[in-house]
Amino acid sequence: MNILLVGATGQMGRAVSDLAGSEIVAGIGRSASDFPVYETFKEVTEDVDVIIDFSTPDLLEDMLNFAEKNKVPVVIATTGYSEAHVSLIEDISNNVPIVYAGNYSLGINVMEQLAEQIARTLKNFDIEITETHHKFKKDAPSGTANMLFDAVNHGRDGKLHKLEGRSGMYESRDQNEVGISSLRGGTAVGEHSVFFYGEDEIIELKHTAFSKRIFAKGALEAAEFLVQKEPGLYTVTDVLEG
Ligand SMILES: NC(=O)C1=CN([C@@H]2O[C@H](COP(=O)(O)OP(=O)(O)OC[C@H]3O[C@@H](n4cnc5c(N)ncnc54)[C@H](OP(=O)(O)O)[C@@H]3O)[C@@H](O)[C@H]2O)C=CC1
Ligand SMILES: O=C(O)C1=N[C@H](C(=O)O)C[C@H](O)C1
Repeated sequence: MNILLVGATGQMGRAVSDLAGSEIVAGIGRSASDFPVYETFKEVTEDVDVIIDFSTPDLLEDMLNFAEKNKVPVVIATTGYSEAHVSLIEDISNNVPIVYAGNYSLGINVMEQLAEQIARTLKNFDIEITETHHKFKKDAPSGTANMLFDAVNHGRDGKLHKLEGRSGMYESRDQNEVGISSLRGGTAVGEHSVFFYGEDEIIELKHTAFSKRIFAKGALEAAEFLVQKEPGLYTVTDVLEG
C-alpha cells in the first residue's frame, strides 16, 4: 500500500510510521520526517492508495476533498468531531470508502457489543462512563467514550442522554442520563470503563490500552481492508469480519 499519513509527526503518526515503514509515501504535518511531509493536501504529488488520519478536525474538509477528487479511501481515527463534521464524513462516504472509528483496538470493539447487550438486558441499571488519557489529549469526552455511549444508547432504544461531568445540586439522578467523566494526566494511553449500577450490585466493563501501537495496528488493518472496498461507511467490526 502507498499510504498518505495525516498527522504524520504527531504521537500516533509516529506509531503508524514505525509499523508501516516504507509504505508511508508522504505525510501531512508541520515537522520533518523520513518521508516527504507537506502542510497542505494540494502539495501532495505521490501516488496514494489509502489515507490514514490521526490528526485534528481542522484538516477534515481538505482531507475529504482530496480523497474525493483522487478517489482514495480513508481510515479516519481523529476524534473530537462536531455533528457537522460527522455529516460531512457520511456524505463523502457515498463516493469513497471510509472506515471511521474513535478507537481501532480489538478490545474496545468487542466491549461496545457487550455494553450494548448489558444495557438492553438490565433495563433498570444506571449507566456511567469514565475515560482516562494522557495530559496532551485535546478533546473530551474521548471518541471512545462517545462510541460506548452510542452502544448503550442503542441498547436502550435511543432513550439515553449524556451528562458530561457533574457539578452543583441535583434533585435526583435522571434514569436516562449517562454521566461521562474525563480524567487527564501523565502518559496514560487510554482507559475506558462502563459501569452498570443496580440494587446491591455493580458491573464494570473495563478496557486498558498499554500502547499506542494497538491503535496503529488496527488502523493499518483497516487500510488493507478498505483498498478493496466499494464506497461506503465502514466500522472496525466490518474490518474484523473481513
Ligand atoms: N481512533 C483511535 O484509535 C485513536 C485516535 N486518536 C486520535 O488521533 C488524533 C491525534 O492524536 P495524537 O497523535 O495523540 O495527537 P498529536 O497532537 O500528537 O498529533 C496531531 C498531529 O496533527 C498535526 N496537526 C495539527 N493541526 C494541523 C494542521 N492544521 N496542519 C497540519 N498538521 C496539523 C500536529 O502537528 P503539530 O505537532 O505541528 O501541532 C500533530 O503532528 C486525536 O484526535 C486522537 O484523539 C489517538 C489514538 C487512537
Ligand atoms: O487521544 C488519544 O490518545 C486517544 N484517543 C482516542 C479517543 O479519543 O478515544 C482513542 C484512544 O483512547 C486514545
